[in-house]
Amino acid sequence: MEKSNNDDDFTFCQVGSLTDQNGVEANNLAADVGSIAIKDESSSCSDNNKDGGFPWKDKQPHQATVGSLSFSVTDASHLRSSGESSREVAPGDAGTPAKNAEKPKNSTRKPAPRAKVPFEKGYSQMDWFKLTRTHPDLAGLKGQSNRRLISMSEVKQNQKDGSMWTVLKGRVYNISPYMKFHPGGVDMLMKAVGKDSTALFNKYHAWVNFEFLLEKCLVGILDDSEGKQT
Ligand code: HEM
Repeated sequence: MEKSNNDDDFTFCQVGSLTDQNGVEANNLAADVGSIAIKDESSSCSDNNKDGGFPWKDKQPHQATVGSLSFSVTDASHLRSSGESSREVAPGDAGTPAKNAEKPKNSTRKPAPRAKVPFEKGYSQMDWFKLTRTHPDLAGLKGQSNRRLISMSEVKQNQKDGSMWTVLKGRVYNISPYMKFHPGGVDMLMKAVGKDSTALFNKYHAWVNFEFLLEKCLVGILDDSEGKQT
């Protein structure tokens, strides 16, 4: 830009010269794509799709036999701008974009339908983390230590209002403040109240890091001596 002698024309000259430098490559590319276009048509009468959706790879020689290159180049430019329609011939991949060319297997590994509940405004996971940072006593400890031992019968007594306790892997949490933030919905989380919900929790999402999510809701440690003695 700084050495422009021809004012605005300079930009166009540069672009032109760059294209010239890469001219050979560009032509090759165009020819390649052109060959795809030709092969897409010809592949319908041959069995050259064996290499998994890239039938043109072993088809280079056909380029010469199919017809004049100039036609193929013209076709290629149209194909490219119409969204890689050459992929449409890939076996088992009709109409899907290039990145999905090897995806047919995935259809068998579809995850189970999820029952995620759309969160109310102000109850996203982000909002939850904000709350955990700003609220002084989410667990409702009122000065008590969250290391104290809690019996199962005490857990059962806390099932209402701001005090809904559950046990997860030997820890007692007050999940009341998390209720509306739970991505699985309030109803699901209510099933955990007043009991040891470890199994239920693992059934739905063993990967969820509850220790981190509920860190500020920790009420205490389950005193399991109660169960062991009987
Ligand atoms: C008690 C502590 C719990 C915490 C901290 C918790 C946390 C979460 C989180 C973070 C998700 C989103 C998971 C994801 O996007 O991958 C989720 C989803 C879900 N949760 Fe929970 N959950 C708890 C308990 C439960 C319980 C007891 C149930 C069932 C009774 C349950 C049922 C579900 C369901 C059905 C979903 C939506 C489906 C899914 O995302 O796969 N959750 N929960």
